[in-house]
Amino acid sequence: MNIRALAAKAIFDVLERGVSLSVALPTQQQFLRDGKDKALLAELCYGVMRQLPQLDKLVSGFMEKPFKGKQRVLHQLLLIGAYQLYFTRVPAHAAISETAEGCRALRFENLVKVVNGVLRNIQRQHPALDESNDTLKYNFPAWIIRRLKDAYPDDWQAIIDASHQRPPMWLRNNRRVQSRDAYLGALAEAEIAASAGSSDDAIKLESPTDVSRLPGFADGSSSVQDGAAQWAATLLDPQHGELVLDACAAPGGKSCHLLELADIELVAVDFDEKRLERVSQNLERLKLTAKVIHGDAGNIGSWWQGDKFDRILLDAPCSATGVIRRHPDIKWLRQNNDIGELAKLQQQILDNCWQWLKPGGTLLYATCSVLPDENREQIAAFLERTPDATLEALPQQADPAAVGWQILPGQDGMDGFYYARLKKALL
Ligand SMILES: C[S@@+](CC[C@H](N)C(=O)[O-])C[C@H]1O[C@@H](n2cnc3c(N)ncnc32)[C@H](O)[C@@H]1O
Repeated sequence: MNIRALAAKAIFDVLERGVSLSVALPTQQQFLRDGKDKALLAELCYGVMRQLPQLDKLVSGFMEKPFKGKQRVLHQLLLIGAYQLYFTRVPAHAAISETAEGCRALRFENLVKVVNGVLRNIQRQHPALDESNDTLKYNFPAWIIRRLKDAYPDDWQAIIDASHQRPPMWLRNNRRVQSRDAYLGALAEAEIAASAGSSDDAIKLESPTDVSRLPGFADGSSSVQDGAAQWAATLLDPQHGELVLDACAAPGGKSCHLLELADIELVAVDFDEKRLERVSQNLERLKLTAKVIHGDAGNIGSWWQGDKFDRILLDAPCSATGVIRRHPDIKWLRQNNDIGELAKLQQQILDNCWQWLKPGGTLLYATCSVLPDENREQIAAFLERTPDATLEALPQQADPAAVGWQILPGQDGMDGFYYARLKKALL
């Protein structure tokens, strides 16, 4: 199996078919056995997604006419070739010959010479990468740059910079199995360098590692979850015996954390049946139980006839602009128009969840977005139209008067996230 050809197919699926990289990459990785080969495949795909505008411009400048139709995958192959020449330590001759071989593996034998020739020319001339506009300079779509500039006049460049960094790997200690200190000790014994994060169960690894190396992972001693995402369960603060709804639960990271924190009755709902399977798998590995339901959180009455909930976690569908460092394909899959649509969907789900919250209950609204439309403006509008809702300031907020807690990507090593804790009046 030619790794460059597999990478070209994965990138083709993302850019031409709108498939997310978290689906397209494993689809191609399954053809590889060796861990190192899998890692190289991932590096090539992630790298191209990070640097796409500049690589696109570079490659297009060396083509007489662009590849079209079925041959389009060769354009993606050239992006991979150019990425290796500019951003990796792969020796140039190996990068070129392996990529040209990829052309053969993709069954375009008649175009091997073209691919080879374009890459040789790029290597020979090695022009500086174009930075003549913001999209090229920052390798970000213009519409996200515009929105970031509006929302963060002082920080937008730092947010973009953080979104290009390779994120650390975070673990959530399962406090039902051992204390965090005990798990840090077990990690040290396994020679895995790690340190405690700011929330109670969080552990940050010095460098990412395969989960098979983590002590007791298969038996549920820990889970992989970003430090920012781990604040969700802590901030919702479930209490023993309560009825709790996780309204957008899949793949279940936060559901499991809620169940690790307290003996609650948890209803875990998601609209996506396929993703719900992951909730059940995660519950099983951690030996936890919840009612897992396939349903619409915007219409809870259609699948729930039980009591109202003591607490609700609404980890809403969002633009995911806070996690671009983990999912760089988001930059090319999302469109500007999606933001308004997402904000409407979030509003609908939030209003419906509120109806199902007991008086005196708590709802935690969360997104992995950095855009105000989905975060502080969404919550400010909700508070305007909902007289029985009050916003609780969170101790973690730098500005106690801010509407919610916005974590920016890279802050304390965490993903970009947003939290707003809302309390329902007693009567
Ligand atoms: C941010 S993800 C949730 C991540 C999850 N809470 C976790 O920690 O693993 C958002 C989820 O919302 C789900 N979703 C979108 N629209 C929905 C709806 N109307 N009702 C229920 N779930 C929905 C998506 O399928 C997706 O799984």
